[in-house]
Amino acid sequence: MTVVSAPGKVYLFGEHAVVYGEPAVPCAIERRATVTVEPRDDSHVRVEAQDLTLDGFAVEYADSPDDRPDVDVPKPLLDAATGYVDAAVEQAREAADAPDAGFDISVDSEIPLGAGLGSSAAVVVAGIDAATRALGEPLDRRELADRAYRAEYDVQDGQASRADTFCSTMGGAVRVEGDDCTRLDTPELPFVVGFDGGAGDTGQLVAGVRSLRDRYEFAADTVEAIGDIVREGESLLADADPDSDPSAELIGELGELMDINHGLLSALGVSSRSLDTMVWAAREAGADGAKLTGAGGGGCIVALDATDETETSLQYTTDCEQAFRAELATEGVRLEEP
Ligand SMILES: Nc1ncnc2c1ncn2[C@@H]1O[C@H](COP(=O)(O)OP(=O)(O)O)[C@@H](O)[C@H]1O
Ligand SMILES: C[C@@](O)(CCOP(=O)(O)O)CC(=O)O
Ligand SMILES: [Mg+2]
Repeated sequence: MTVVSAPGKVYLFGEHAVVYGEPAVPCAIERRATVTVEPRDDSHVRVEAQDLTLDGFAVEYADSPDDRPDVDVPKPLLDAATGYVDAAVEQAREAADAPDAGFDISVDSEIPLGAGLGSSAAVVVAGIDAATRALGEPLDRRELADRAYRAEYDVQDGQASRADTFCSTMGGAVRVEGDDCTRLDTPELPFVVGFDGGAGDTGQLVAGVRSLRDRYEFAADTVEAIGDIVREGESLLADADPDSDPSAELIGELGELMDINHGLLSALGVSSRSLDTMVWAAREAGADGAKLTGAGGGGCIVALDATDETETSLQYTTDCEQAFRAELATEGVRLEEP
């Protein structure tokens, strides 16, 4: 039995624009997806995903035709739900040169699904790592990140960046621009997350931004302006001492950039009423800045606040189901067992 975990993430800046080659800075957070893999004697794959519900039931499925999940949902919905684990299995088989390898897989995650905290990337990274280790062919981290990216790219119909998967693999704060991925040395930032209990479909939201960008030059300019925010933000981070608490001035300046970043994401149509409500609740509570994180449409916001005010205020905000402080996960993918 091989058990591997990988962290979720928040975007300090740059989601969506990173799909078109602008830079982004995602930061891994201490909420993990854990994948357990046991190789089988036959070539079947059985998946038990207790956090993934369809038609009100936790998903348990196998790939043999007479053993599909016994849930009454349309096939596209089922494919969307099981796609990331299936893609991880395909990448592991290819990497280990074992096209007929079968597995029993179980997924256990602390990361809400489809909420912008990178649950898909964490599941794919941990899944590929666990499956290749179980086959005796462990991958180095660069190859793991690359294969996890290819899995997301396939499931999201060719619309994915390397940001989530690289961040989940390496941990910490990272910078991604096209194929160029690096780890950043940053001070610990006081992230607070608000979750509305909902979800957005990453593939659909990315397709919506792509369509706006294709049709309107000003939407393409908006994507570029998000890139400018990231460049501005990373120069602030580069000047900060990674080993000390960040100064109030730095948090204030990063927060201002986060506020502008949220406005531009909103202009591109990926915010929602509840995300906006949580963003404003955070700002009114004294957060230095707040923005949606990830694909949007519903799910999570991230705010910067060194005090408890934002977390407390979000807990009393009707549109917010859960609020918590998110520590930076300095460790990325991690072997838990054996
Ligand atoms: N615990 C889990 N078990 C099985 N699949 C999961 C789990 N968490 C995430 N996934 C997969 O990831 C998808 C959500 O990914 P996505 O829409 O990119 O949102 P995000 O990455 O922001 O959470 C789910 O539909 C499912 O396919
Ligand atoms: C919108 C995007 O930039 C981030 C998506 O993040 P998430 O899957 O919503 O956590 C897409 C991508 O980078 O692949
Ligand atoms: Mg995702």
